[in-house]
Amino acid sequence: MVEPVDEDDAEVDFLGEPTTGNLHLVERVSSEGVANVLGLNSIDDIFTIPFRELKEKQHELLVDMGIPPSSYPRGLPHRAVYCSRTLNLRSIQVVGLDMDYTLIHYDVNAWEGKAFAEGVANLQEMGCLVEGLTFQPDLVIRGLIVDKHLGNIVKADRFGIVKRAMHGTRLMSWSEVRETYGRELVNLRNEGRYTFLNTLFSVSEAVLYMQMVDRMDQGAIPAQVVAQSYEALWKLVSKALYRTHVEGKLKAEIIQDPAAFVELDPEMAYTLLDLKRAGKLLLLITNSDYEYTNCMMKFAYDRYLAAEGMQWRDLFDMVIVQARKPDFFNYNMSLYEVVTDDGLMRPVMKARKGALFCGGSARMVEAALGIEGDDILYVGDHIYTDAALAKINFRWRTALIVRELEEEIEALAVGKEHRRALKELMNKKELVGDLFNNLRLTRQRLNDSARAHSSTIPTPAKGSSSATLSSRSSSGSAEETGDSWQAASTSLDLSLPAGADEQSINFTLAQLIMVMERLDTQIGPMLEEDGKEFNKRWGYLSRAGLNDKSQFTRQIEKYADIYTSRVCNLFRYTPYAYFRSPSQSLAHDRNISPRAMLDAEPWEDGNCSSGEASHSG
Ligand SMILES: Nc1nc2c(ncn2[C@@H]2O[C@H](COP(=O)(O)O)[C@@H](O)[C@H]2O)c(=O)[nH]1
Ligand SMILES: [Mg+2]
Repeated sequence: MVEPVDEDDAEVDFLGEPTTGNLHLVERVSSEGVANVLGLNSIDDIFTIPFRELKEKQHELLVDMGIPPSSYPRGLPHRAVYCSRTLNLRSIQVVGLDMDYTLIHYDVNAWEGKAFAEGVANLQEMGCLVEGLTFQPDLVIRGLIVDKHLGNIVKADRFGIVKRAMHGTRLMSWSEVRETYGRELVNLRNEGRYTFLNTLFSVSEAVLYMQMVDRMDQGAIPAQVVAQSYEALWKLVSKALYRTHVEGKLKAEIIQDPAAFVELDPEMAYTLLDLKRAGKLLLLITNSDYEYTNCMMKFAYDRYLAAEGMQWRDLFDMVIVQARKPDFFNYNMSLYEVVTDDGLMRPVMKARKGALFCGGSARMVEAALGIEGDDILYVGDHIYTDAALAKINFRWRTALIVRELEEEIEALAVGKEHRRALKELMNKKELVGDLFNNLRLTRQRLNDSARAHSSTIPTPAKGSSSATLSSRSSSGSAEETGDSWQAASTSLDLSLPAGADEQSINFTLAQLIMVMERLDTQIGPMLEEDGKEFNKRWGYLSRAGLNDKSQFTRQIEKYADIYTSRVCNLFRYTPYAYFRSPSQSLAHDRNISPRAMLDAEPWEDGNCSSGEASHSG
C-alpha cells in the first residue's frame, strides 16, 4: 500500500513538481473550518460535490472576497496563460525578464514602420533605388520562414511541410507551392537557406526583403550594389536593418517621444510588484543599451510605481543591459558594472545582487544568485534567444510573450463557423472518396479474378437487389450501421448487384469523381480563406492547413513552458499559480467503436482541449 506523505514534507508533489514556496501554516484549522470555507457539510463532501457546483462556489467566494470576475482569468481566453509543460510558479525563485516586446510593448506599426524607413534610408546610402518602398505590416506574420535561396517567404506546418508561400510580394499558387516545395521539408537547422521570423522585430526586415525581391526580379538593383542572388539580397537588407538597431538614430528618435511608440499598461508594474512581494528575485536581462532601457522603463513603469514610493530599478534584484543574447546563453563574456546614471561603466569579475551590469552571461547570473536551472523562469518574446537557448543550455523554465495571440484568439472565434463548414465539406469528400475507392478496388479485383479464371464477372450475390450502384452505396445496410462490423471485416464479398457490369461501375466512378470535383470547387477557396480574419495572406499564426499546427506553434511547444500575450496576464493567476499542461490527445485516443464513429458529428475533432492552463495551487 502507498503511504500518503504530507506534501509539506516532500520535495516534489505527486506530479513531480517542486514544492518550494509552499505555504507552511503553523496551525491548521479543524475539519469543520474547511467545510465552512467551501460551504460543504463535511470535509469528505469534497469527493462527491460535482465539479460544476464546486466551481460555482469558488466563483461566489472570490466575489465575496472582493475579487471581481474580471480580475481572474476565466472567460478571457485572449488574456489567458497557456501551458505546454506543467509549471509551478509558486516554486520559481527567480524570474528573469526581457525588455523589448516583453516588459515594454511597442506599437508595431510605429516601431517597425520607423525601423523600415531607416532601413530604406540605409539601402539608399548603399546605392539602391528605393522610391516607392512603403511599409506594409500585414505582408508577414511572426513564425514565417525566409527561404533565402529562392527569395520566398513560407509558412510551414509542424513537420516543415510548406503550406503557403510568397515570392517577393506575390502569393504563390497552390500548384506552384507544390512544385517548389513538394519534395522538401523546411529544415530550420539549414541556416544558410532558412531564417525563422522569431520576433516582431523581424517584421520590418521581412517586409523590406519581400519588396526588394520584386525589385531584383525587375532588374532594378544594380549588380555593383549587390550580387544578383536572393541570398546576397537578404544579407544586404539584414545589414540595412541591423544598422537601424545599433546606430543611435532610431533609438534617439524613440527616446525623444516614447509615447508615440510604447503602449502603456499599468498592470505590468503591479504584476512585477506581486511577484517581488511573493519573494521572487526579479532580473531584467535585455539586449538594449542602458540609456534606451532606462528611458523606456522610466516611461512605462515609474508613473505606476510612484504611489508605492518606487522607481523601476527598485523592482529588480539585478539588471543586465546589452546582454548580447544569444551569446549571453552560450559564452562567458566580459562583465561591466554601470556605475553612474549617465551609463559610465567599469569592468568587474563577478555579478552581484542589487547592481546594474552590461554584458556577462547566464552562468554569471546563476553563480551570483546561487540559484540555477529550473528554479529560474525566463520570460521573453524571442523564440530562439529567449526561450530555446535558456532552456537548452541552462534548463531554465521559459515563458514566451506572443502579443498577437490576442488577435489570433479573436480571429479563431470569428472563423469557427467557417472551419466547421469546411470540415464538414472535407468529411463529405472523404465519405464519397471512401465509396469511390471501394468501388475501384472491387472493379480491380473482379478484373484480376476474371483474368485469372478466364471467366466473366461473378454472378450476383443471393438476395442482392437490382438497385443501381449508387443507391446501394448510400442505403444504410446492416454492415454500414455497424451491427455486423466484425463479420463484414472477416468475410470478403466480391459480388455486385444484378446487372452491374464494368461499364456501369465506370459510370458510377465517373459520377463520384464529379461529385468530389464539385466539392473541391468550394473546399479549395475555403481553405485559402481559412484564417483570413487574422491575416488574409497567411491565415492563423498558430495553425497551418485546416487541422495542423504551424511551425511557430511547434517551436512554442518545444521551447516555451507557458505562453501568453502579455506579462501582466500573470496578474490574474497569482504568483503561486500551478500551470498544468492539458492532457495530450493522440490520434488513436478517439473512440473507434463503429457506433461511436457513426454517431460522431463529422466535424468533431479528436483533440478538443483548449490547452488553457489550469492554475490551481
Ligand atoms: N543588432 C541587432 N539588434 C537587434 C535586432 N533586432 C532587434 N534588435 C535590438 O535588440 C534589442 C532587443 O532587446 P530585448 O530586450 O528584446 O533583449 C533592441 O534594442 C532591438 O533594437 C537585430 O536584428 N540586430
Ligand atoms: Mg525582446
